[in-house]
Amino acid sequence: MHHIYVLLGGVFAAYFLKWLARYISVRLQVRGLPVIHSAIEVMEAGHRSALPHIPGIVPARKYTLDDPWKKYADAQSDLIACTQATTPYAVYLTSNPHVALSVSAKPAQYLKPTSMFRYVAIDIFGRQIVSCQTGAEHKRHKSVVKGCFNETIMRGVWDAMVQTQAMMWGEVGVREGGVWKDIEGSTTQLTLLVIGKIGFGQEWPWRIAETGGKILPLDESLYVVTHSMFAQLVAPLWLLKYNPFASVRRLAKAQTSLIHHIMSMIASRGATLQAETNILTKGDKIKPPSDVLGAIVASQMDVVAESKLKAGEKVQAGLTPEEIVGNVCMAGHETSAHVIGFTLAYLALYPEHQEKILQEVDGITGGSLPTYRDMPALKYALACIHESIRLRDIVMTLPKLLAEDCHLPYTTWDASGQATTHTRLLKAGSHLIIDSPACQRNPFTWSDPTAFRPERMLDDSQKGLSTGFSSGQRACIGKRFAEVEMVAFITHMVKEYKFEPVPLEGEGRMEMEKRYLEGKEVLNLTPGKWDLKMTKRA
Ligand code: HEM
Repeated sequence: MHHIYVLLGGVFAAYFLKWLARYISVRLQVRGLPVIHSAIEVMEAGHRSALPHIPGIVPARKYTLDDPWKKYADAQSDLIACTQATTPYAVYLTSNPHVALSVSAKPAQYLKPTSMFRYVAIDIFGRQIVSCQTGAEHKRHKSVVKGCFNETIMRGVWDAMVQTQAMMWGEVGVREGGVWKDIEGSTTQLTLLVIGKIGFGQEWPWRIAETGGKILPLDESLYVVTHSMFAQLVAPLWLLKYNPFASVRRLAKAQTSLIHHIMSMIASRGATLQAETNILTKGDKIKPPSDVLGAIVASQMDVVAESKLKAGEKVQAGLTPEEIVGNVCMAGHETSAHVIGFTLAYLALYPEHQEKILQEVDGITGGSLPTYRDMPALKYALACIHESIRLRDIVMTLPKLLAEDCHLPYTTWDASGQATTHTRLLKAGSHLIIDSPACQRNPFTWSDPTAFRPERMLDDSQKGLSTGFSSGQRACIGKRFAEVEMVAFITHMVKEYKFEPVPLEGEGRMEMEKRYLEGKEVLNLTPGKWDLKMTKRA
């Protein structure tokens, strides 16, 4: 018995010494930079704003969402290091948009840290483009996924948004004006129904019915899964499935139903497209599918056919059915909903921009409602959206893993603002996090950084420094999808209504502004609860 204790003690001591050696090495690596020490991985978004502040152990106040630039202003440096006792590597945070651009342009040097919880967790539906590693795996996913961001889909996104928005005004009771409540809830429902139409070619009612049965319908399963995303990502399926609570077991049923529906849709769309291809006469092309699921299946068939032509029958190309499910399930709708929410907050607080959007729309359409054809000319509306993303960046952190040692440029400044540039050696295996919200408020890049000034986003050189959709090979592939969806929504809303914030009793302007603009961190930055007073335009 005594020997077992000695053995266990020896194993524990060896483990502890190994950890200590790594931790000391990390502390030595970050010497000379401003450093945030913490016990746990506080830089991982999603939970940090909910943590209590315990200096040196959980320095939660360093991650304030209200003023993402503050920690850099305090440190007088746009590069900060973090040591985390739970992770045996140094973590660096950059808030320099120029550095962010050059890092994103070197995907082989700055890989995706795919072992981070956030990427492992989202593979529950199947391996997919967001979580896969840069290089061959990412290329394989992208070759298929890019096929569903074509012009037919974009036109469909615009039309689906306009139709669903028209239905929404009736459902939320403001068709003729009034107070629109729960903006976050209704915009999330709106973008979910757009995914129903454009993602799967299905029309769903505003209120999705709750049914029983072994398999939930597609709309209900997608609704339940997206409304319980955090639980779906953190809890294993068996835990949800064999749970004493019926409401939790329903989450498991929704997950398995969703996968079941998408798998069978992939099989049937594949068979239909194959049958159409078989009867084509030489030189003809099949009509491109107008839903994302059809487009991804068609794209998969194209990629497989092309690689067979090049490399023969045996080559494995494109995605497996499980990977297609993974990619389809991660098609984000909440991101666009949250950006719409923050844009509405800014436009309500600064109504002069509503009038500018209206003038732009009328100047283009001569007074009628805009259509997808007008999208390239609706520059001011898009600028308002990009400026909202700059100020309320929803994705928040863009983590990279260093494949090799690298010299990273950074800037420090003195009390008078006099800046000096340096380079710093970062070791292979370290993490570099592009702190996107801080990049977007860096005063060396943006003049009057906290002001809502959409005009600056009309200048391509300024807009190009925004990190909200990331850049380079791993940039957001759904950027145009989201832009079309959001511009369609904002321009139609401004054309039909004037809207203003609704203050709480006794609330001053500053408090109200804070309430409308502050967000909470739930997977991505989510707007709070507030209402809008809607007045129908004559
Ligand atoms: C306003 C809304 C959106 C914003 C601000 C946004 C932002 C981003 C950002 C910052 C990334 C890089 C993430 C990283 O490096 O970890 C990203 C990646 C991605 N986004 Fe978006 N996104 C939005 C909407 C969408 C939509 C609507 C879709 C799909 C329909 C989409 C699909 C993707 C995909 C597939 C990737 C991974 C690309 C790759 O790794 O190659 N996004 N997005």
